[in-house]
Amino acid sequence: VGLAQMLRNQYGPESVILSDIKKPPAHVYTSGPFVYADVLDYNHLRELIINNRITWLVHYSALLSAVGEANVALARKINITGLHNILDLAQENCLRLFVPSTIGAFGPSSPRDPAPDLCVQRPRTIYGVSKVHGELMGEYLHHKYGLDFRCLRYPGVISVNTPPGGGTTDYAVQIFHDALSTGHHECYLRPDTRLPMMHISDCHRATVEFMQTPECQLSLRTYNIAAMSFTPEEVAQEIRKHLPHLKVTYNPDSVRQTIADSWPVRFDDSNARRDWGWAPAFGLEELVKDMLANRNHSHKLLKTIHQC
Ligand SMILES: NC(=O)C1=CN([C@@H]2O[C@H](COP(=O)(O)OP(=O)(O)OC[C@H]3O[C@@H](n4cnc5c(N)ncnc54)[C@H](O)[C@@H]3O)[C@@H](O)[C@H]2O)C=CC1
Ligand SMILES: CC(=O)[C@H](N)C(=O)O
Repeated sequence: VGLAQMLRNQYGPESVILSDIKKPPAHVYTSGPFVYADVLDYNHLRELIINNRITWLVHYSALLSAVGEANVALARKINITGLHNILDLAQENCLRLFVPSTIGAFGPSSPRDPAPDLCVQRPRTIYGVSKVHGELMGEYLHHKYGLDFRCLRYPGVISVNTPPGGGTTDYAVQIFHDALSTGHHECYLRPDTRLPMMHISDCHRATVEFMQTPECQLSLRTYNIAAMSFTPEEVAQEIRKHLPHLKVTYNPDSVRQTIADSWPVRFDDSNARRDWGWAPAFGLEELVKDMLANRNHSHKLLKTIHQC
């Protein structure tokens, strides 16, 4: 939604169509075109592309790491079969295609500190396997048929407005909501689990800047992007500078802890910085200030709406 907003500001509100299989909240529905689209329904996707003369496709639908492990068959369907539909349609209709990948595309045998763009990738989740598959398929179609495929490996993305979607990095969103509501967060990771993270506005800006980069500047089709890396204990300490009474207890969940322990602790994004000028705006301090200010604002707004 935030990315669509950014693109609509640049290209006009009618130029960007949002889609999902879930009913959108009112503010999304009224902010610009929205259509139902299931990535598993090839013919309907084709109809939408042709009827709307689509030129760019941004493909976000996926089951994330933790929820994917809980439902491997569905993750395979959405993350792999759905992706194949998108790749075929992009090729058929000469679309420019963006598909995000993730820190989850690496595994325990990858270098972890930092993980470079090109190295061993043997993830141990269906989510990671599907994302490596996407990176490779997109790059293959680019080299063989000239498909303008572009992919960024996102760190854990942190946003006030988007509820956690079943990932391993979800705690880093939930802790802000808990800090401002009950003042207590129970973390499913160990306090010293370090993972790469990014504020959502940096993530959106990176995506737009990367999509707009002339092809001749790109030495890769899949880039790591980084902003910060922190542990649960470090983000809690930073939040306590504003909310000293925050209490965090730790109750590691074996599935998510094992996943986190297999992921990079830091990303090397030097190629993105060199090729298309990537630079994050948010470090941990700025992220915490912004999350608390915006969470407080949206909380108050919600309370007012409920009172009305
Ligand atoms: N949130 C994060 O921290 C990170 C996200 N990413 C990538 O960004 C993308 C978006 O992630 P999130 O927004 O966090 O995930 P999310 O779980 O919040 O959203 C996924 C969306 O896919 C939709 N979807 C599910 N099945 C579908 C189907 N059959 N057809 C069409 N849509 C369907 C869901 O309704 C949902 O709106 C994913 O590809 C993910 O791998 C990558 C790294 C980090
Ligand atoms: C880092 C991701 O890709 C996602 N947030 C997850 O934890 O699965």
